[in-house]
Amino acid sequence: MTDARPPRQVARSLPAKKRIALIAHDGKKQELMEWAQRWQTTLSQHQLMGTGTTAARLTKQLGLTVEGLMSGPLGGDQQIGARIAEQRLDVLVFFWDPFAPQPHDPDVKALLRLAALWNVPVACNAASADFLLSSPFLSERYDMSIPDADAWASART
Ligand SMILES: O=C(CO)COP(=O)(O)O
Repeated sequence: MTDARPPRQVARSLPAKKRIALIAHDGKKQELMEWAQRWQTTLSQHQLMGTGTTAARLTKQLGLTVEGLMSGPLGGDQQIGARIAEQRLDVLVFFWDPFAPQPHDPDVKALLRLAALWNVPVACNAASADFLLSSPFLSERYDMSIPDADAWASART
């Protein structure tokens, strides 16, 4: 079995105004709404996006401006994953439901894999999301390391 990994890391800076994705499975949507209401003022200072239904509910119930992508089962998780791979997302808040299998579980796994790979801060429940949103790094530039995609490609060509 091969265990190929990117040979090097490069620097990436997250901007002070973060691009934050908000996602919740149906069984966790109410919990996300309550959490987002508590953090509404903080969230409104950043750029928000979400999967279709989650984004629409955040906008309707809380009045937050949230870019709505496709609904999760229709490809929304993959769209958020693409934003991560393109370095166009800085923080992921994803209340995934540990009790409900999803028709698009492979997409969910793929999204979480990309977040781990690209060193994106992830919160999977209210407590971890509290820690993320209360971090001083949320409102300032944050320097971190990500895999060097060019080194990866040239090592394989
Ligand atoms: O299924 C989801 C994430 O996997 C969420 O999708 P919705 O926000 O469209 O319900």
